[in-house]
Amino acid sequence: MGDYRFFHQRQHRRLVERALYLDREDCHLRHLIRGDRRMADFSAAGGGIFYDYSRQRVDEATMALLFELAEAAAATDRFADMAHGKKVNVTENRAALHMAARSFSDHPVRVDGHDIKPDLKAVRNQIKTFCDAVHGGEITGSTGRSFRHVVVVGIGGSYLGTEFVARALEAFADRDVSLEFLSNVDIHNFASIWSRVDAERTLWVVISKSYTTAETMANEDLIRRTMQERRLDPSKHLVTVTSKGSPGDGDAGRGLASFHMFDFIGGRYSVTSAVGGVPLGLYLGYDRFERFLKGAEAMDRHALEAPPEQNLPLIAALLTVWNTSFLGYPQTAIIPYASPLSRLTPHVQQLNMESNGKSVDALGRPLAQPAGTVVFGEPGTNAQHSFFQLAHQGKAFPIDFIGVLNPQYRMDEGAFKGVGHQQELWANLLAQATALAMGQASGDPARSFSGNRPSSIIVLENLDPEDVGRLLAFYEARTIFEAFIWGINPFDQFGVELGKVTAGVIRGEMAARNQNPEHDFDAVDAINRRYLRMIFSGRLPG
Ligand SMILES: O=P(O)(O)OC[C@H]1O[C@](O)(CO)[C@@H](O)[C@@H]1O
Repeated sequence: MGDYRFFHQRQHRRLVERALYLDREDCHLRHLIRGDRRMADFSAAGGGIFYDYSRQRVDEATMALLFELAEAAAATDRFADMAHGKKVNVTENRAALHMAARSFSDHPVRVDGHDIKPDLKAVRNQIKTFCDAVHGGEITGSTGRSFRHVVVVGIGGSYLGTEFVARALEAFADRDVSLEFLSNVDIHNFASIWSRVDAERTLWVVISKSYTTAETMANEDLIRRTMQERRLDPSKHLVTVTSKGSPGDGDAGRGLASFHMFDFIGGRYSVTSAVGGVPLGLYLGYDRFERFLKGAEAMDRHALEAPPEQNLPLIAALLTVWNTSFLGYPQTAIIPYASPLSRLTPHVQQLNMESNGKSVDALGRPLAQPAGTVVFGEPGTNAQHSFFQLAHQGKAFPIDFIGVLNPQYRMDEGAFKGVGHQQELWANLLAQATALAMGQASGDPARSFSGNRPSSIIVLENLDPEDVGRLLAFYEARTIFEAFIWGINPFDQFGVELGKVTAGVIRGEMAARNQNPEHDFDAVDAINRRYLRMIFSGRLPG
């Protein structure tokens, strides 16, 4: 195992000095971005994406130091180790092979001596056969009617990535199948979906790597009971996507089929496995799912092969580390100027925050400061009319703007104020990045803008299945590079366990009260006891 020290001392010290230097007035972005070469020198293209970081608070010397930091952390070596099946998830002794799920090469990838590529290919073939049979009407519900609604039942990594891709590619959904997401245990979530679907024509895709997640299990149970009440056989309306040997594995009476996910693919990295494959194949058609995989594969190749100075996810990761750990911005926003990308931010929120929200390095040693950044965002221009006041005049935060050159829909947009809708959208994107960087002085303090607020622009040529795959893989690789530079393990998530255990104690108290009306919640503290009394009485105190 390599040396996972947080920040290699020499680079760390020099980057701290550089951050102080860049705080000077003559290093304000309005000065840094002057000059014709700024964009050419601070941008790169690769894997089908253009990445412009000319409005980040960096100069050449800073970038050189950041590349040295990446080298000292052996970030690209670790990335290659990961791709080759090394057990980079050191706390769980697992490989992290989401990239193998979308690799179409015959190159073997071995885990404990076993080539996993044929296993992944077999699952892809199983998904294709199943989707074709559903679309062709050979597989139907219990009354013989074809499926028209697919509902994903899953939470966290078993849902968010698929939702992002499905919403991004809604324009391609021509299989006469609707796609819904039942993630929360909140009864409103189930009831509203139930009111929209025709139960007889609904296929529930229950996705859970562990098949023990409380929310998903509660929803699965409710689906079975509600379907039975409608005299529909749940096993003819349900498939599972789960680990081999989990409680949900096997089609023995549980459902129409089981598709395997593997322990070398973590939930938040699993969209390109059966987790995304089954619902997206049903919703968009399997061929489009495969096009999406090929886009992701192209970005993987770029992340693996491009030299550091041209490597988009590595550069983006270095900028995250710079902004977070040296310039001190605790948040970052993702603002796509394309509403089909509206669910990208929630996906990246889990991908990045569940991966990199850590306080110890990969060997368990405390970090000098916690890693990770708070990710949030909304599509533009909506975001401008929501929280951009704070972006311009309140606490500054770095932003990823995302622009698309050719929208999914071509319509006669007319020319309001001389421009079409897509041009208007771009005018706003460029204006925001410019105004945030430049700022504007005014005699009136309430009307003055300090500027010097960093942003990047990610440009996609189109918004087709390949582009969505590229974008997904870009954010995955970026997240992993960030972790390798910080020296942390991005593949475990022990931080979510304490809340689950505590919920178990409170759930136990509720169940005891349901059994015995005299039970008075003795196992919990005084604050939670008051809440439990309130919940059971349905009344506010006092
Ligand atoms: O697929 P499962 O086992 O239901 O887990 C769902 C999600 O819950 C988490 O463990 C965190 O709560 C995620 O990492 C995971 O994606």
